[in-house]
Amino acid sequence: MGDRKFFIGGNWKMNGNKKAIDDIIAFLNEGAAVDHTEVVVAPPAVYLDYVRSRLNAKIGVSAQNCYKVASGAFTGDISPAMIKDNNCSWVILGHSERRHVFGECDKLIGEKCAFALQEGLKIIPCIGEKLEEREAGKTNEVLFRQMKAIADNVKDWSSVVLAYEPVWAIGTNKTASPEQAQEVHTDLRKWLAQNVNAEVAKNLRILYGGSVNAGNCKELAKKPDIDGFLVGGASLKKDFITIVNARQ
Ligand SMILES: O=C(CO)COP(=O)(O)O
Repeated sequence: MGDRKFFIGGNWKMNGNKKAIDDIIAFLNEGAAVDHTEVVVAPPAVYLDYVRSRLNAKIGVSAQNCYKVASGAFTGDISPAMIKDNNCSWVILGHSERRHVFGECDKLIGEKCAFALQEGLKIIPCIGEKLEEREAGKTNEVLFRQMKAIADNVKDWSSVVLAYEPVWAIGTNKTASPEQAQEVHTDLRKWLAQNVNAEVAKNLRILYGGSVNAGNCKELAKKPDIDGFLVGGASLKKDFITIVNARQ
């Protein structure tokens, strides 16, 4: 807890159209432009400008992904400079769906982190174990491997918010219990203390993601090492405002 400002990210994934987004913007502008919590939403790339130009300036806007170079023959991708050109300052990197649907590896995600930071974006790198890895007792081994690939590419940790999203909890209605999430977050801070430094271990915000909703957010938010959430499905609904207010 301490000085780490609570942070709520809304990852819209590949959802929405202008009409649906208008409704989301209306409830965000009314209820999410708060001082007690940092709020950032991540629309699909084609809507970054649409959302940024309509949303209250207190609410941040993030891309869901970007590539590791400035420009060129990379059909279908976007660069950090393009995100900034749309007045957005955040990017999610290494989301579980990028890793497991699109086959992104630790090395690529690390390179993306380095380049996005170099270009002046703030990043939300994501890590998480699969169910079979947890059941095989490999949770920390997997998470620490993913963490190292990210940490080796970060110089300025003040531009980083880490998201722990167990793959088995994403879009499944199976949330990690507050105790399970707290345990992982504590282990991640220990890893950061040993492999980066004590300052980063203390100050880095670590979000939990995976089936967070209006009903379970308050219990999760009570845990001292959970500094907020990365919310998928529930970020498209008015319930998101309850999540924004999970810890005041
Ligand atoms: O992947 C997530 C956020 O990035 C979590 O998604 P859900 O909240 O839909 O489980």
